Amino acid sequence: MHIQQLSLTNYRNYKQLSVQFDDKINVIIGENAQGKTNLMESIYVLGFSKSHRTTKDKELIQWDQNYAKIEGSIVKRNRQFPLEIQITNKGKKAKLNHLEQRRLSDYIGALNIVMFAPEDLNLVKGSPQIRRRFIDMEIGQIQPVYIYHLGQYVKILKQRNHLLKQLQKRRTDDVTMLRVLTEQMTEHAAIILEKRFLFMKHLRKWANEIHRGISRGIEDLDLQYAATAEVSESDNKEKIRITLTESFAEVETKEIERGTTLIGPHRDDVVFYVNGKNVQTYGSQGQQRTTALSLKLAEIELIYQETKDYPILLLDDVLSELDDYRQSHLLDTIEGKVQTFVSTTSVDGIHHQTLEKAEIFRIDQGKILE
Ligand SMILES: Nc1ncnc2c1ncn2[C@@H]1O[C@H](COP(=O)(O)OP(=O)(O)OP(=O)(O)O)[C@@H](O)[C@H]1O
Repeated sequence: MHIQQLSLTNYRNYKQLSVQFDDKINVIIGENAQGKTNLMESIYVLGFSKSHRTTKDKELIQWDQNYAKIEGSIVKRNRQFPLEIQITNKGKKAKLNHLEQRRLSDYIGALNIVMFAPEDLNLVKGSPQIRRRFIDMEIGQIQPVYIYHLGQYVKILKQRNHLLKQLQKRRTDDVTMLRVLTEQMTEHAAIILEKRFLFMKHLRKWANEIHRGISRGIEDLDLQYAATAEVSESDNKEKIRITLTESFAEVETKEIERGTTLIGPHRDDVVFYVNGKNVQTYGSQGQQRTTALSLKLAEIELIYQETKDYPILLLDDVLSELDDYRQSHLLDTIEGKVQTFVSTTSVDGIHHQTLEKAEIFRIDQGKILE
Protein backbone atom coordinates (compact mmCIF):
# COMPACT_ATOMS: atom_id res chain seq x y z
CA MET A 1 0.00 0.00 0.00
CA HIS A 2 1.25 3.53 -0.64
CA ILE A 3 0.21 7.16 -0.84
CA GLN A 4 0.67 8.42 -4.35
CA GLN A 5 -0.43 11.96 -3.81
CA LEU A 6 -1.30 14.19 -0.88
CA SER A 7 -3.06 17.57 -0.83
CA LEU A 8 -3.41 19.80 2.20
CA THR A 9 -5.62 22.87 2.55
CA ASN A 10 -5.38 25.10 5.64
CA TYR A 11 -3.72 22.27 7.53
CA ARG A 12 -1.62 23.73 10.38
CA ASN A 13 1.11 25.82 8.68
CA TYR A 14 0.25 24.53 5.18
CA LYS A 15 -2.01 26.93 3.33
CA GLN A 16 -2.04 24.81 0.21
CA LEU A 17 0.14 21.84 -0.66
CA SER A 18 0.02 19.22 -3.34
CA VAL A 19 2.74 16.60 -3.48
CA GLN A 20 3.51 13.31 -5.21
CA PHE A 21 5.43 10.76 -3.17
CA ASP A 22 7.87 8.02 -4.01
CA ASP A 23 6.44 4.58 -3.28
CA LYS A 24 9.59 3.57 -1.36
CA ILE A 25 11.52 6.09 0.76
CA ASN A 26 10.66 9.77 1.20
CA VAL A 27 12.95 11.97 3.28
CA ILE A 28 11.49 15.23 4.60
CA ILE A 29 14.21 17.70 5.52
CA GLY A 30 13.79 21.09 7.17
CA GLU A 31 14.89 23.36 10.00
CA ASN A 32 12.95 23.30 13.25
CA ALA A 33 9.32 24.44 13.17
CA GLN A 34 9.00 24.43 9.37
CA GLY A 35 6.27 21.79 9.15
CA LYS A 36 7.95 18.36 9.00
CA THR A 37 5.92 16.88 11.83
CA ASN A 38 2.80 18.63 10.53
CA LEU A 39 3.22 16.82 7.21
CA MET A 40 3.74 13.45 8.90
CA GLU A 41 0.81 14.15 11.19
CA SER A 42 -1.45 14.92 8.22
CA ILE A 43 -0.73 11.45 6.79
CA TYR A 44 -1.49 9.93 10.18
CA VAL A 45 -4.77 11.86 10.38
CA LEU A 46 -5.68 10.67 6.89
CA GLY A 47 -5.35 7.09 8.13
CA PHE A 48 -6.81 7.32 11.64
CA SER A 49 -9.02 10.41 11.30
CA LYS A 50 -7.31 11.81 14.39
CA SER A 51 -3.92 13.14 15.32
CA HIS A 52 -1.27 11.28 17.30
CA ARG A 53 -0.33 14.42 19.22
CA THR A 54 -3.58 16.18 20.04
CA THR A 55 -7.13 15.17 20.82
CA LYS A 56 -8.39 18.61 19.75
CA ASP A 57 -9.15 18.49 16.03
CA LYS A 58 -9.48 22.29 15.94
CA GLU A 59 -5.75 22.65 16.47
CA LEU A 60 -5.21 21.13 13.02
CA ILE A 61 -7.00 24.02 11.30
CA GLN A 62 -4.79 26.90 10.24
CA TRP A 63 -5.13 29.69 12.79
CA ASP A 64 -7.04 32.24 10.68
CA GLN A 65 -9.21 29.69 8.86
CA ASN A 66 -12.42 27.82 9.63
CA TYR A 67 -11.71 24.49 7.98
CA ALA A 68 -8.87 22.16 7.06
CA LYS A 69 -8.76 19.44 4.44
CA ILE A 70 -6.46 16.48 3.80
CA GLU A 71 -6.87 14.56 0.55
CA GLY A 72 -4.88 11.52 -0.43
CA SER A 73 -4.71 9.19 -3.34
CA ILE A 74 -3.98 5.69 -2.06
CA VAL A 75 -2.79 2.68 -4.01
CA LYS A 76 -3.66 -0.69 -2.50
CA ARG A 77 -3.04 -3.94 -4.38
CA ASN A 78 -2.81 -2.07 -7.69
CA ARG A 79 -6.09 -0.29 -7.13
CA GLN A 80 -6.22 3.41 -6.56
CA PHE A 81 -8.80 5.20 -4.39
CA PRO A 82 -9.22 8.61 -2.73
CA LEU A 83 -9.46 9.37 0.99
CA GLU A 84 -10.45 12.69 2.46
CA ILE A 85 -10.68 14.21 5.93
CA GLN A 86 -12.37 17.55 6.39
CA ILE A 87 -12.27 19.33 9.73
CA THR A 88 -14.36 22.34 10.70
CA ASN A 89 -15.08 23.96 14.05
CA LYS A 90 -18.28 21.94 14.18
CA GLY A 91 -16.79 18.52 13.53
CA LYS A 92 -15.18 16.36 10.90
CA LYS A 93 -16.07 14.28 7.89
CA ALA A 94 -14.21 11.22 6.66
CA LYS A 95 -14.71 10.23 3.04
CA LEU A 96 -13.71 7.00 1.38
CA ASN A 97 -14.17 6.92 -2.40
CA HIS A 98 -15.91 10.33 -2.11
CA LEU A 99 -18.56 8.84 0.21
CA GLU A 100 -18.85 10.10 3.75
CA GLN A 101 -18.39 7.32 6.32
CA ARG A 102 -20.48 7.98 9.40
CA ARG A 103 -18.98 5.20 11.44
CA LEU A 104 -15.27 5.53 12.09
CA SER A 105 -15.01 1.77 11.94
CA ASP A 106 -16.04 1.96 8.26
CA TYR A 107 -13.21 4.38 7.49
CA ILE A 108 -10.26 3.23 9.60
CA GLY A 109 -8.29 0.42 8.02
CA ALA A 110 -8.48 1.81 4.48
CA LEU A 111 -5.01 3.28 5.00
CA ASN A 112 -2.82 1.36 7.44
CA ILE A 113 -0.09 3.30 9.17
CA VAL A 114 2.70 2.59 11.61
CA MET A 115 4.30 5.64 13.15
CA PHE A 116 7.48 5.82 15.16
CA ALA A 117 8.06 9.19 16.83
CA PRO A 118 10.20 10.33 19.78
CA GLU A 119 7.18 10.09 22.12
CA ASP A 120 6.96 6.36 21.34
CA LEU A 121 9.76 5.82 23.84
CA ASN A 122 6.99 6.49 26.34
CA LEU A 123 5.44 3.24 25.21
CA VAL A 124 7.81 1.49 27.58
CA LYS A 125 8.42 4.17 30.20
CA GLY A 126 5.11 6.02 30.23
CA SER A 127 1.74 5.45 31.84
CA PRO A 128 -0.48 2.39 31.19
CA GLN A 129 -2.81 4.67 29.23
CA ILE A 130 -0.14 5.05 26.52
CA ARG A 131 0.22 1.27 26.19
CA ARG A 132 -3.55 0.77 26.08
CA ARG A 133 -3.80 3.41 23.37
CA PHE A 134 -1.09 1.61 21.41
CA ILE A 135 -2.91 -1.73 21.49
CA ASP A 136 -6.27 -0.13 20.79
CA MET A 137 -5.00 1.80 17.76
CA GLU A 138 -3.24 -1.24 16.36
CA ILE A 139 -6.07 -3.73 16.79
CA GLY A 140 -8.48 -1.07 15.53
CA GLN A 141 -6.75 -0.69 12.20
CA ILE A 142 -6.51 -4.43 11.67
CA GLN A 143 -10.05 -5.17 12.85
CA PRO A 144 -12.24 -2.07 12.66
CA VAL A 145 -15.09 -3.84 14.54
CA TYR A 146 -12.86 -3.56 17.63
CA ILE A 147 -13.32 0.22 17.52
CA TYR A 148 -17.07 -0.27 17.69
CA HIS A 149 -16.87 -2.45 20.81
CA LEU A 150 -14.38 -0.11 22.44
CA GLY A 151 -16.67 2.85 21.77
CA GLN A 152 -19.64 1.03 23.29
CA TYR A 153 -17.56 -0.05 26.28
CA VAL A 154 -16.42 3.50 26.99
CA LYS A 155 -19.97 4.83 26.63
CA ILE A 156 -21.38 2.34 29.14
CA LEU A 157 -18.37 2.83 31.42
CA LYS A 158 -19.16 6.55 31.64
CA GLN A 159 -22.80 5.86 32.55
CA ARG A 160 -21.71 3.24 35.05
CA ASN A 161 -19.18 5.55 36.70
CA HIS A 162 -21.82 8.25 36.91
CA LEU A 163 -24.24 5.83 38.58
CA LEU A 164 -21.52 4.59 40.95
CA LYS A 165 -20.92 8.20 42.03
CA GLN A 166 -24.64 8.58 42.72
CA LEU A 167 -24.67 5.33 44.70
CA GLN A 168 -21.58 6.43 46.64
CA LYS A 169 -23.24 9.70 47.62
CA ARG A 170 -26.48 7.85 48.40
CA ARG A 171 -28.45 9.88 45.90
CA THR A 172 -29.86 6.61 44.59
CA ASP A 173 -29.99 2.97 45.64
CA ASP A 174 -30.66 1.57 42.18
CA VAL A 175 -28.27 -1.44 42.18
CA THR A 176 -30.49 -3.17 39.63
CA MET A 177 -29.56 -0.51 37.08
CA LEU A 178 -25.90 -0.93 38.04
CA ARG A 179 -26.13 -4.66 37.33
CA VAL A 180 -27.79 -4.07 33.97
CA LEU A 181 -24.96 -1.74 32.97
CA THR A 182 -22.39 -4.22 34.29
CA GLU A 183 -23.86 -6.98 32.16
CA GLN A 184 -23.90 -4.82 29.02
CA MET A 185 -20.36 -3.61 29.65
CA THR A 186 -19.12 -7.15 30.26
CA GLU A 187 -20.34 -8.28 26.82
CA HIS A 188 -18.12 -5.68 25.11
CA ALA A 189 -15.26 -6.15 27.59
CA ALA A 190 -15.12 -9.88 26.80
CA ILE A 191 -14.80 -9.17 23.06
CA ILE A 192 -12.16 -6.48 23.68
CA LEU A 193 -10.12 -8.78 25.92
CA GLU A 194 -10.34 -11.73 23.57
CA LYS A 195 -9.01 -9.56 20.73
CA ARG A 196 -6.30 -8.03 22.91
CA PHE A 197 -5.09 -11.48 23.98
CA LEU A 198 -4.89 -12.65 20.40
CA PHE A 199 -3.03 -9.49 19.40
CA MET A 200 -0.55 -10.00 22.27
CA LYS A 201 0.13 -13.53 21.13
CA HIS A 202 1.01 -12.43 17.60
CA LEU A 203 2.84 -9.28 18.67
CA ARG A 204 5.00 -11.26 21.11
CA LYS A 205 6.16 -13.64 18.40
CA TRP A 206 7.14 -10.94 15.90
CA ALA A 207 8.51 -8.47 18.44
CA ASN A 208 10.82 -11.09 19.94
CA GLU A 209 12.11 -12.18 16.55
CA ILE A 210 12.88 -8.57 15.63
CA HIS A 211 14.32 -7.73 19.05
CA ARG A 212 16.71 -10.68 18.85
CA GLY A 213 17.82 -9.42 15.46
CA ILE A 214 18.45 -5.87 16.64
CA SER A 215 20.27 -7.04 19.79
CA ARG A 216 22.47 -9.40 17.74
CA GLY A 217 20.79 -12.41 19.32
CA ILE A 218 21.60 -11.61 22.94
CA GLU A 219 18.25 -10.28 24.14
CA ASP A 220 14.86 -11.93 24.29
CA LEU A 221 11.78 -9.74 24.48
CA ASP A 222 8.61 -10.98 26.11
CA LEU A 223 5.34 -9.18 26.73
CA GLN A 224 2.55 -10.01 29.14
CA TYR A 225 -0.93 -8.59 29.34
CA ALA A 226 -1.58 -7.46 32.90
CA ALA A 227 -5.33 -7.72 33.42
CA THR A 228 -7.22 -6.27 36.38
CA ALA A 229 -9.58 -9.26 36.37
CA GLU A 230 -8.55 -12.90 36.75
CA VAL A 231 -8.61 -13.57 33.01
CA SER A 232 -5.83 -15.13 30.99
CA GLU A 233 -4.63 -15.46 27.40
CA SER A 234 -5.82 -19.07 27.15
CA ASP A 235 -9.44 -18.13 27.95
CA ASN A 236 -12.03 -17.93 25.20
CA LYS A 237 -14.61 -15.15 25.03
CA GLU A 238 -17.24 -17.04 27.06
CA LYS A 239 -14.77 -17.91 29.80
CA ILE A 240 -13.66 -14.27 29.92
CA ARG A 241 -17.28 -13.13 30.15
CA ILE A 242 -18.03 -15.49 33.04
CA THR A 243 -14.87 -14.51 34.93
CA LEU A 244 -15.60 -10.80 34.46
CA THR A 245 -19.17 -11.28 35.69
CA GLU A 246 -17.87 -12.98 38.84
CA SER A 247 -15.17 -10.38 39.36
CA PHE A 248 -17.64 -7.50 39.04
CA ALA A 249 -19.94 -9.17 41.58
CA GLU A 250 -17.01 -9.48 43.99
CA VAL A 251 -15.97 -5.82 43.73
CA GLU A 252 -19.46 -4.31 43.65
CA THR A 253 -19.46 -3.04 47.25
CA LYS A 254 -15.94 -1.67 46.87
CA GLU A 255 -16.87 0.07 43.61
CA ILE A 256 -19.83 1.76 45.27
CA GLU A 257 -17.59 2.86 48.15
CA ARG A 258 -15.06 4.31 45.70
CA GLY A 259 -17.65 5.62 43.24
CA THR A 260 -15.85 4.27 40.17
CA THR A 261 -15.26 1.14 38.05
CA LEU A 262 -12.20 -0.65 39.40
CA ILE A 263 -11.64 -3.48 36.94
CA GLY A 264 -11.86 -3.98 33.18
CA PRO A 265 -9.93 -3.32 29.96
CA HIS A 266 -9.75 0.43 30.72
CA ARG A 267 -7.47 -0.34 33.68
CA ASP A 268 -5.29 -3.08 32.19
CA ASP A 269 -1.65 -2.79 31.19
CA VAL A 270 1.13 -4.52 29.27
CA VAL A 271 4.50 -5.40 30.78
CA PHE A 272 7.66 -5.88 28.71
CA TYR A 273 10.52 -8.14 29.75
CA VAL A 274 14.04 -8.32 28.34
CA ASN A 275 15.81 -11.54 29.30
CA GLY A 276 13.18 -12.00 31.98
CA LYS A 277 13.61 -8.57 33.59
CA ASN A 278 10.97 -5.84 33.49
CA VAL A 279 12.28 -3.28 30.96
CA GLN A 280 10.29 -0.43 32.44
CA THR A 281 12.00 -0.86 35.82
CA TYR A 282 15.39 -2.29 34.95
CA GLY A 283 15.98 -1.59 31.26
CA SER A 284 18.65 0.82 30.04
CA GLN A 285 17.69 3.69 27.72
CA GLY A 286 19.03 1.63 24.82
CA GLN A 287 16.97 -1.44 25.78
CA GLN A 288 13.84 0.68 26.13
CA ARG A 289 14.50 2.22 22.73
CA THR A 290 15.09 -1.17 21.13
CA THR A 291 11.91 -2.53 22.75
CA ALA A 292 9.83 0.34 21.36
CA LEU A 293 11.41 -0.10 17.92
CA SER A 294 10.83 -3.87 17.97
CA LEU A 295 7.16 -3.35 18.83
CA LYS A 296 6.73 -0.89 15.98
CA LEU A 297 8.48 -3.12 13.45
CA ALA A 298 6.46 -6.09 14.68
CA GLU A 299 3.32 -4.12 13.91
CA ILE A 300 4.37 -3.85 10.29
CA GLU A 301 4.54 -7.64 10.03
CA LEU A 302 1.30 -8.10 11.98
CA ILE A 303 -0.60 -5.78 9.68
CA TYR A 304 0.84 -7.64 6.72
CA GLN A 305 -0.24 -11.00 8.15
CA GLU A 306 -3.78 -9.76 8.73
CA THR A 307 -4.34 -7.67 5.61
CA LYS A 308 -1.81 -9.13 3.14
CA ASP A 309 -0.59 -5.61 2.53
CA TYR A 310 2.22 -3.62 4.12
CA PRO A 311 1.28 -0.43 6.00
CA ILE A 312 2.92 2.95 5.49
CA LEU A 313 5.73 3.74 7.92
CA LEU A 314 6.21 7.22 9.38
CA LEU A 315 9.53 7.83 11.13
CA ASP A 316 9.25 11.27 12.64
CA ASP A 317 12.58 12.57 13.81
CA VAL A 318 13.77 9.20 15.11
CA LEU A 319 16.04 7.73 12.46
CA SER A 320 19.07 9.83 13.35
CA GLU A 321 18.55 8.78 17.00
CA LEU A 322 19.20 5.16 16.13
CA ASP A 323 22.76 3.97 15.78
CA ASP A 324 24.04 2.61 12.45
CA TYR A 325 23.31 -0.98 13.35
CA ARG A 326 19.71 -0.28 14.37
CA GLN A 327 19.17 1.86 11.27
CA SER A 328 20.46 -0.90 9.01
CA HIS A 329 18.26 -3.42 10.75
CA LEU A 330 15.25 -1.21 10.34
CA LEU A 331 16.01 -0.62 6.68
CA ASP A 332 16.53 -4.33 6.05
CA THR A 333 13.12 -5.00 7.58
CA ILE A 334 11.33 -2.53 5.34
CA GLU A 335 13.55 -2.90 2.28
CA GLY A 336 11.54 -2.30 -0.83
CA LYS A 337 8.28 -3.40 0.79
CA VAL A 338 7.11 -0.49 2.89
CA GLN A 339 6.53 3.08 1.76
CA THR A 340 8.46 5.06 4.34
CA PHE A 341 8.52 8.72 5.35
CA VAL A 342 11.52 9.93 7.30
CA SER A 343 11.64 13.42 8.78
CA THR A 344 14.86 15.02 9.94
CA THR A 345 16.55 18.38 10.47
CA SER A 346 19.79 17.13 8.98
CA VAL A 347 20.87 14.29 6.73
CA ASP A 348 24.06 13.87 8.76
CA GLY A 349 22.75 11.12 11.02
CA ILE A 350 21.07 9.20 8.22
CA HIS A 351 22.60 6.15 6.68
CA HIS A 352 23.94 6.95 3.17
CA GLN A 353 22.25 3.81 1.82
CA THR A 354 18.87 5.30 2.77
CA LEU A 355 19.59 8.63 1.16
CA GLU A 356 20.76 7.09 -2.10
CA LYS A 357 17.41 5.45 -2.65
CA ALA A 358 15.25 8.24 -1.30
CA GLU A 359 13.19 11.03 -2.78
CA ILE A 360 14.12 14.16 -0.85
CA PHE A 361 11.68 16.96 0.04
CA ARG A 362 12.89 20.22 1.56
CA ILE A 363 10.36 21.98 3.75
CA ASP A 364 10.47 25.68 4.48
CA GLN A 365 7.68 27.52 6.29
CA GLY A 366 4.88 25.23 5.21
CA LYS A 367 6.06 24.92 1.60
CA ILE A 368 8.02 22.31 -0.28
CA LEU A 369 11.01 23.86 -2.02
CA GLU A 370 11.45 22.62 -5.55
N1 LIG B 1 -3.00 25.42 13.53
C1 LIG B 1 -1.87 25.98 13.07
N2 LIG B 1 -1.93 26.98 12.16
C2 LIG B 1 -0.79 27.54 11.69
N3 LIG B 1 0.44 27.17 12.05
C3 LIG B 1 0.55 26.17 12.95
C4 LIG B 1 -0.59 25.52 13.49
N4 LIG B 1 -0.16 24.57 14.35
C5 LIG B 1 1.18 24.62 14.35
N5 LIG B 1 1.63 25.59 13.51
C6 LIG B 1 3.02 25.94 13.23
O1 LIG B 1 3.69 24.85 12.64
C7 LIG B 1 5.07 24.93 12.98
C8 LIG B 1 5.55 23.64 13.58
O2 LIG B 1 5.65 22.71 12.61
P1 LIG B 1 6.15 21.23 12.96
O3 LIG B 1 5.69 20.81 14.29
O4 LIG B 1 5.79 20.42 11.80
O5 LIG B 1 7.72 21.49 13.05
P2 LIG B 1 8.91 20.59 12.56
O6 LIG B 1 9.34 21.03 11.21
O7 LIG B 1 8.59 19.17 12.74
O8 LIG B 1 10.00 21.08 13.58
P3 LIG B 1 10.91 20.30 14.64
O9 LIG B 1 12.13 19.89 13.88
O10 LIG B 1 11.22 21.40 15.60
O11 LIG B 1 10.13 19.20 15.22
C9 LIG B 1 5.24 25.99 14.01
O12 LIG B 1 5.80 27.12 13.37
C10 LIG B 1 3.83 26.26 14.47
O13 LIG B 1 3.68 27.57 14.88
